[in-house]
Amino acid sequence: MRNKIRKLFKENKRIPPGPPKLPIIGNLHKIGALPHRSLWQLSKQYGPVMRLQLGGVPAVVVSSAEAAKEVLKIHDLDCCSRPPLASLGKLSYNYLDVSFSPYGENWRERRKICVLKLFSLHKVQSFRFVREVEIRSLIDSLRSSSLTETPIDLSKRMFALTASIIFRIAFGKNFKETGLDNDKFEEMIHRAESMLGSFAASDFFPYVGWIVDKLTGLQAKFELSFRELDDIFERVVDEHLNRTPEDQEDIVDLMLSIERDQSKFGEVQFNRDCTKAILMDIFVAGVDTGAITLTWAMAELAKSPRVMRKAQNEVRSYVEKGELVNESDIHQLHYLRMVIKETLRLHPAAPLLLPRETMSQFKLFGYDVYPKTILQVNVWAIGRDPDYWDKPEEFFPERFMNSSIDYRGQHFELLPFGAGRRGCPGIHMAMATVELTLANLLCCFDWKLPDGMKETDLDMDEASGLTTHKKSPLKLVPISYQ
Ligand code: HEM
Repeated sequence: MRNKIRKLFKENKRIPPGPPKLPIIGNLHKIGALPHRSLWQLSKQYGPVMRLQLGGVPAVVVSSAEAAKEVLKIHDLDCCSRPPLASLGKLSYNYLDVSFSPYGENWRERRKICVLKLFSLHKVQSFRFVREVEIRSLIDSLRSSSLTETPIDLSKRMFALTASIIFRIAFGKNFKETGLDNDKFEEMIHRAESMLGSFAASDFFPYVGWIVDKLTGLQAKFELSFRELDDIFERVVDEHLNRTPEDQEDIVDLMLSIERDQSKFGEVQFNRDCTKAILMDIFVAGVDTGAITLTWAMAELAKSPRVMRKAQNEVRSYVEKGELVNESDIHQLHYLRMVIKETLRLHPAAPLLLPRETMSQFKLFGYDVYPKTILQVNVWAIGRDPDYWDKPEEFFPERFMNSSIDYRGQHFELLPFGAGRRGCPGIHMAMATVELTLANLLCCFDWKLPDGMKETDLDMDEASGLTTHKKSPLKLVPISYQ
């Protein structure tokens, strides 16, 4: 390795700065339970473009808006592949999905299907009734709980809501109709997520790592997690094969019609495994991320009664007492949308986005980056960078007043959905649910902390994993406002 570095210097190459490495493991020991936080600390010492060595694999971590713009806009094509990690391969039916597939013709065609057919603005609007029905059912159930003034576990309720909405959009039926139990399904999704966030030796130690993964039982865990979700998809797809044309068209119907009508998708094959792989994307990428965002928003509001009151006053000024907010009201709710932006700034559900892999050599801030380097963009750190954000740790939605900064991938200081070719294609679907749910939670209830608890007692710790869950469940008491 030393010879290689000497050779690079001789050839006048500049590699990004980074911490000293240990033999074999490189810098793996520097990555703690909350990688976005440990990488943030390291970036303070080594800068916004930092090199790490993860076992046998080189990595670059980007931690400023300017550097993120370079990789996600200027060099987007150089860095828009995904690394072939063991967990990603397993969950994606060997890279037949969109999220984890390497860049190429197959990925491009499948992404086109998602953007144009499955998650387009038009499609999202066509599922408006699903969101309205599921949110109404949540509000009704919270109204019953409010009679006894007992604290409810909002983290769990938000997961159940986003899962029900995605179930009905994808499968045409909700949890209960599918015969699944909310808690069990939540465990399945969390197992799949922790699989994605887990350290597989085969990813970082070529040739020998797979032996370690077999011995530690990791391979078997991956298999189990994949099987339990695959069983659900298999069953639902089979049921859809016998549906009548009168049934409301859902995402599985759409994908089955794409399977049947291959000619519309050129040379690229779209088969049953592609359908199930995209379902995996929808469930792994689409359920928890929305629930996480809603839980953090409610936690921040519970901690900040001034902001809670202001957001409630706004929502209630547009809606008759006792009524629900509907989607056509949302565009008027400017403060509510600022609250959501502020939540996404401080608590992006995927703090390091999804890992990317470089495909060619390019210069980044004057440093040379080589092909097959893992690239992580620390959007969590960028959201707290004092160079862009005044008092960054403070939850202060007013910072977005008279500001054009938005989260759709054009402003690199706020990137909760990523940007560029690999940016989140589910953004319309996600925001439709988050906005309508939050508006109704604020419209229909006042929220109290459980007895004896003060705002300062609310802990805001994050659990470890690929996504930033709130570590302890958020428990609040709903008081009905009607
Ligand atoms: C608040 C909710 C959500 C957040 C914060 C979120 C965030 C993200 C992020 C950060 C990425 C990676 C972007 C990158 O690597 O640059 C991503 C990718 C993706 N998301 Fe979302 N997402 C959300 C909801 C959804 C929903 C509801 C769906 C679909 C139903 C979805 C589908 C996807 C897919 C398929 C990808 C992979 C794109 C690709 O690699 O080409 N997401 N999302």
